[in-house]
Amino acid sequence: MNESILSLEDVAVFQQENMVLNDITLEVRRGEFVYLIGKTGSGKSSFMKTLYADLPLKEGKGEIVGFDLKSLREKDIPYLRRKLGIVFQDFKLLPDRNVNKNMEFVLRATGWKDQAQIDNKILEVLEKVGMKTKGFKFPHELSGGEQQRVAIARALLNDPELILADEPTGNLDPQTSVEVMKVLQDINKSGRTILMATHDYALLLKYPSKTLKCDGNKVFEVVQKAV
Ligand SMILES: Nc1ncnc2c1ncn2[C@@H]1O[C@H](COP(=O)(O)OP(=O)(O)OP(=O)(O)O)[C@@H](O)[C@H]1O
Repeated sequence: MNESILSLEDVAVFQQENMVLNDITLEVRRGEFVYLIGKTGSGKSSFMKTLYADLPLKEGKGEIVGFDLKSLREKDIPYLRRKLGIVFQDFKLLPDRNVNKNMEFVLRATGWKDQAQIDNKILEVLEKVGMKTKGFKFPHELSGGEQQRVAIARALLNDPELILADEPTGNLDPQTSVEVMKVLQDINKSGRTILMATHDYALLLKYPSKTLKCDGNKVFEVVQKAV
């Protein structure tokens, strides 16, 4: 349980030549659920993007799910992304195909070939998020909460070691946010590590967990006060 999944040492995060965050030293261990909070523009998305190599690591040392972010080459990025499940605020489902085909697209793109195995895997992940009966629906036929469940299911397809969720409840109403959060909590309880950027303080209070804060170009752990 003590194994490091993410470790950063003196990392700086840049958007082009502008430094957004610096001096980041932190560790996330297998099985943890970690929040990343901070005001709009404080750098949460830029931080996440650095972790999934959408932004290059220019300064400091970073290791994530066994990959060294500093020496990572362009051709290694798909292999890193396979070990990460990434969930976005705006779901990013393909609008021109149904849920099952959205899933199949990801599996085939990551090397799956056997149709029976593909079908089983899709059922398995949809079941985890309570969407097993909705595979034939197109994204536009689903509510926001359902679309986000599907996006979470998609993130689980390749059994990721770490799930990076960037404002996963940002487009959802409070009740739907709680439902999606319950799904993430269940996934975490089944042993998966989750790092979730959010500015939804109600969720933090309802589901307290280790919390990192982006503020003043720094990222530091904050202790939640009991309420
Ligand atoms: N593509 C970009 N090019 C240049 N600067 C950017 C880019 N994206 C973000 N920034 C800048 O980087 C800083 C951090 O933005 P970022 O999106 O990481 O913040 P955030 O905490 O995720 O905000 P939000 O909660 O609004 O998503 C901001 O000053 C922003 O203007």
